[in-house]
Amino acid sequence: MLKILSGKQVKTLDAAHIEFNGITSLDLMEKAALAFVAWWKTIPLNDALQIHIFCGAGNNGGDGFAIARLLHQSGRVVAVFKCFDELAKMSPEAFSNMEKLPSEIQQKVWSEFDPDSDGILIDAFLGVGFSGRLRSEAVEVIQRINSFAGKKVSVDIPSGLPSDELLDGPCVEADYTATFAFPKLSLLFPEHSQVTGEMVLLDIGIGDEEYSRFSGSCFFLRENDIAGVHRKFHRFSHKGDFGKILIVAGSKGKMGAAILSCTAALRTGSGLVTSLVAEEERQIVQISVPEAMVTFSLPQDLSKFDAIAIGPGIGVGRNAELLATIFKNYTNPIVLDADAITILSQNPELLALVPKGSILTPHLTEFDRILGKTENHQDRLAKASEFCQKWNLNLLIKGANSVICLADGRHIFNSSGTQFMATGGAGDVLTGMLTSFLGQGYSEERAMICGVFQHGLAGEIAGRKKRRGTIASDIIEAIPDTFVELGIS
Ligand SMILES: NC(=O)C1=CN([C@@H]2O[C@H](COP(=O)(O)OP(=O)(O)OC[C@H]3O[C@@H](n4cnc5c(N)ncnc54)[C@H](OP(=O)(O)O)[C@@H]3O)[C@@H](O)[C@H]2O)[C@H](O)CC1
Ligand SMILES: [K+]
Repeated sequence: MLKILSGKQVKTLDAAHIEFNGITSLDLMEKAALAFVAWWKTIPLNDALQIHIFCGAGNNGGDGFAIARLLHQSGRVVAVFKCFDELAKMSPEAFSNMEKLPSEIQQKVWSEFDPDSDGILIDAFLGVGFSGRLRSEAVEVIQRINSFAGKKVSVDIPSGLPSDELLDGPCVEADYTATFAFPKLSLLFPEHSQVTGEMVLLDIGIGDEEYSRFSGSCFFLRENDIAGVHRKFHRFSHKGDFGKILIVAGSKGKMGAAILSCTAALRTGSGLVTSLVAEEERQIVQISVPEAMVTFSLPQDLSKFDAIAIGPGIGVGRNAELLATIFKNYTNPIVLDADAITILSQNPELLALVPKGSILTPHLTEFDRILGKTENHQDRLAKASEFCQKWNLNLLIKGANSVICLADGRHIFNSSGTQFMATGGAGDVLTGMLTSFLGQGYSEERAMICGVFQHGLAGEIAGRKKRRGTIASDIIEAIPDTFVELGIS
């Protein structure tokens, strides 16, 4: 899995990569620029438009000069705007790439840029080398960039955004950020979504193993991480191997939560799904999900279930007792979602009873409810680590780039998903998927990795056709396609 390094570690990573592969830093910059231009050709930006490239004096600017040359070579109309006044301040790579600019590319200074121009702007002013408070001229450059009405694409990181910290000052407000090698941590903070726009990760040939010598507890989960995590089943596998699970979900008026969780678990591969619901609500489940069994009271022997989930749509009323009973009579990890999380926050004495290794799946509001109000994502992740270690539990913080927080302090950021998944019931689907994988014998970590990634991928598949019309049932329908896309039997 790809490790997320700090901005300061980038130089050491580059140096090691360059030495190991016998290439120069200029070669690596060329790879970055080539990757950027290859991606550029895939995005829906009008080819005929003028491209304005703002270049700083460091290697981010160097990327910009190289990109200018390559875009010019592929027939685009390019102008470069230099954001520095002394050549002496330039990095050798930036200088070298500036020297390589063909004479047809106009070279101007940033103050000559007319923000009312047509076209597209590429921001290669400041990258991960930015630190401290922006100097006053840099603030003016950023203001000029932001006053441009057209689309803005940031190279590596929006200029002014610190790579690992919260934004505390002006910053380029990008429509796209194309980041190299690994996503900079700050690109994954929800509070920065307004400045990062759509984030894409561009491969510049640094292998995952080259990150191993660096310390770090943050990881980025991608498609190629999934297949190796799955269990293999064979032709003699029977439904018992695929797990018997119990889902405690739904209440009067919220039975959809039970139906969505149970159907998602079945579509994820569960052998036998039992739904615990109030007797008067049973028909709705039996008619909507005939493959699921229904029980009206908590079975005496819970150990016959390979996994249990509790929470979606159960209501907070008297369910604290139910939670306590399950915790006392079941030793395997449980998936706790939605109302179960609220109940825990109202009855904190129950936390000590939750089976070790259980998975709590709060969205941001539920997170604050159970762990206390958080100011920002940095604060949230720190609190999450403390909580997971203290109680020996796992948290899956839901949102764009959902984060898996493990008791050993690791944070795994998910890369799959789309804004079209912001729809009622999507969380119930995730609960069903996580419980299904636990029931199929996956460790909590593996269940969360496969569950969160495939949930996001199912949302992407559904969203390709249905866009903002995507509903939770569409995500469920797409779960089997995720196995097909990932080549998993
Ligand atoms: N592996 C990779 O990811 C690769 C990344 N590349 C690109 O390189 C940059 C990092 O380049 P670096 O030269 O280290 O730094 P930057 O260009 O990001 O920034 C240096 C310039 O920023 C100025 N600066 C710094 N702090 C401030 C501030 N507070 N106010 C104003 N200006 C500031 C600094 O000016 P100085 O006068 O202080 O020197 C520099 O001009 C990375 O982001 C990628 O884009 C490689 O191309 C390939 C591999
Ligand atoms: K930039």
